[in-house]
Amino acid sequence: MKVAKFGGSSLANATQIKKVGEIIKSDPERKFIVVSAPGKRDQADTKMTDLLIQMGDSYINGLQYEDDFLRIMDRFAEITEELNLSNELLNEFESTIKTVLTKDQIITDKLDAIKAIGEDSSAKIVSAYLQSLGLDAHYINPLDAGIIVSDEPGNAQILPGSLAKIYSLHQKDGILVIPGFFGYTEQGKLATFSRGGSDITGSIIAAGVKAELYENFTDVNSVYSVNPNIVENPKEITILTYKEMRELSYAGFSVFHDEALIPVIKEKIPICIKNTNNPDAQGTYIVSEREVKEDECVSGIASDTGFCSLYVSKYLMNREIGFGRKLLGILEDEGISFEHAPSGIDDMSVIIRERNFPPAKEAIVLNRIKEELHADTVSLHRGIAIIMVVGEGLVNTIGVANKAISALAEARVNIEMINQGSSEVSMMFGIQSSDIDRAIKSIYRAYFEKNN
Ligand SMILES: Nc1ncnc2c1ncn2[C@@H]1O[C@H](COP(=O)(O)OP(=O)(O)O)[C@@H](O)[C@H]1O
Ligand SMILES: N[C@@H](CC(=O)OP(=O)(O)O)C(=O)O
Repeated sequence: MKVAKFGGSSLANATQIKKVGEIIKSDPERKFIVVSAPGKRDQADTKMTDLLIQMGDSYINGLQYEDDFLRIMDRFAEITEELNLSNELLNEFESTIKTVLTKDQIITDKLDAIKAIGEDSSAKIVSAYLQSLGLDAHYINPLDAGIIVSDEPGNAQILPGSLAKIYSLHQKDGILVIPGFFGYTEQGKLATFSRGGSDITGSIIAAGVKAELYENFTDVNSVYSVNPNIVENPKEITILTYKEMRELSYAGFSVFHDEALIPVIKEKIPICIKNTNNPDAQGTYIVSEREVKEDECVSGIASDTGFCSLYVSKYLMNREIGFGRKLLGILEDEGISFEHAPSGIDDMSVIIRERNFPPAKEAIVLNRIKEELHADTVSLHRGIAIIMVVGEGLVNTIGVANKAISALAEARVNIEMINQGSSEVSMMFGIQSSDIDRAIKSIYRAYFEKNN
């Protein structure tokens, strides 16, 4: 039995939802269906989740929100009308939005409840549509499904005890359609995962019901070895390990949420990324182990912008017991999480996501490091991008780092930082964000196009 998750691109309009219906109908093993909110219909369009956030922000700030409300209702109406679904659904969505907007609750909880309306409505639409095709489909609320999460609005995490309750979904008959992206806290309050989090719901359900396969339907034939928006027609990847995918999605392969691997890893449930627009294409399998061919040391090259690098130097840092702990302790005190911390003999860089290091905290942190740690130099460099070269074969291949370094030199890109990941499946480079496309194209050529 399979869990099939359909992303926003697969639910963007009625035509897409009809394809989803065909896919579900074509395989009786597809019993657990997880859906996202309607995504973009074209490049210029706005995702339903973004519309909902926009409307919620306006309402909360006492601004005009009615236009967004109408846009949201129009999008739902367009879908339900084209699928010939009852008007009752639309009335239900309208009253849910009004109830959530006016409910007396703290702002972060209200925003989460607003965001979740996209997925919740989508699940009700898909379930009603499947019923209209004669299938025995049922909408299941995440609370009834047993998705119990931590109380972190917009960034919830599944609680370990949830999986046993989810297993009991097997007792329910028919096809179960579950909204992605949110769960409920132990106190019964709705909380969403981070953006793109319907992948996480799919993974939680797959782990909970011990599925034979977690199918993740999107709008590309496979995971490509590099972001297809940067390199045209990149090589398709047929198989990846969980470790490889985790590193690649962390570093920018937005096709699959990096936190969505954790639930399935323990149960060793394979994932298959497939295309709703071309379901016969083989897709990409993500598994616990795979055979590594001798000539294929690199599987993919991912990149992401929006990082900064905090550089600290102090003569004899290597001999000072507890220096690293104290430095990271200052960041902890200021509520700043860090991503990587490569270090030298007398210096250490801490790589932080810019969104986690607001400019207002910059002077405080830099002064504290100077004064409390008596550092010689402290500086912060914003606008950093990271490139992650990932592959299970990396650890046993001679000269693999050299290839990337030469490719960066060829593209005249300055390397700000190199970090050989402790996971042994990745190498990371820090460069200026403005150089990213040039750098990625050159590294891709070096590993995948040049005959060496
Ligand atoms: N390496 C990659 N391989 C495939 N797709 C990628 C990669 N990196 C980024 N993407 C992007 O991810 C998109 C699919 O993810 P997303 O938009 O979240 O889909 P969905 O709406 O199905 O959730 C693709 O259309 C593609 O632009
Ligand atoms: N709709 C949510 C959750 C999600 O997973 O969406 P998508 O499948 O379109 O990435 C978001 O936009 O964040």
